[in-house]
Amino acid sequence: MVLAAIGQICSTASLAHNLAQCRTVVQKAIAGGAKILFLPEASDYISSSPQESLSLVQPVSTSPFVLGLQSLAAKHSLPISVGVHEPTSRPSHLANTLLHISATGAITHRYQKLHLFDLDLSASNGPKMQESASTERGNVLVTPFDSPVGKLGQLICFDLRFPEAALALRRQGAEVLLYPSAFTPKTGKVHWETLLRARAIETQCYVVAAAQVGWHNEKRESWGHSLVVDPWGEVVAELGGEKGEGWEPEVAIVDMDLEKVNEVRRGMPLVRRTDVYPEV
Ligand SMILES: O=C(O)CNC(=O)[C@H](CS)NC(=O)CCC(=O)C(=O)O
Repeated sequence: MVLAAIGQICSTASLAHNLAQCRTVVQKAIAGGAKILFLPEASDYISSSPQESLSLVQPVSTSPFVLGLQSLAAKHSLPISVGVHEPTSRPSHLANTLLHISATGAITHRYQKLHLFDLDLSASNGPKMQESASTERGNVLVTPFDSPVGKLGQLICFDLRFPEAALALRRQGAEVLLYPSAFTPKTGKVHWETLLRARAIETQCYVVAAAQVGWHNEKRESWGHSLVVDPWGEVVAELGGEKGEGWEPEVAIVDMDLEKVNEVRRGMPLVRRTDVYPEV
């Protein structure tokens, strides 16, 4: 059994403020004995427009946010998974990336979000978002890799709605699926927990979903409710959905037990009928 931490923050357009929130989370994670930390999607910043997002983007090699996290990881020998933005070859588009920073502070893995979130619920007074207008989608899954809590499979937020991606990572050896997120309250209220638990149950993996919470600016709010689900589908850690009076960046510490993954897989073998339907 190994202790892991999930951190819940509320990123704004200030990289310095967001790094300060992450520093609080790292301190709480270390105090809780965590051996790895999972942070949300877009931890570096959440802005109020695509133009503002494009104006804030920096290469990871010079981003004070990423450099700051790398030095925190090295200082505490703490691997950190964190969602950030990166520039692409097109000035009009950025990448929505999940970085894995090792215990020595090196960036060892980098996944670019495959599925982009375009939503228009304005007809029913709901949110409207077009991630694809300013974000370039990735084209590859990253092969699951070792960590103190098992082999990590990297995905991001809206990818959660595509079970094929989760199953493909499971087939490549994932034991833990990551869904760092910034879900909308409207979709989060009904879909978030159900989708996360379904992905855990059908892949027999731990699911770790560190999330953004609260109002980022006057236009944008996130659902929060960061979750860890065990491979049997039970919620084993959960954070809040509100930024109440005196709110601070939050952490949940959770025991992750790889033996539970093996036990669930042994107890209920999910033998696929790929002679009948295609293998994903
Ligand atoms: O905007 C940024 O800077 C970072 N990107 C995000 O927050 C993305 C795109 S707007 N959010 C989601 O994918 C939420 C998905 C969701 O809420 C759902 O699937 O229901």
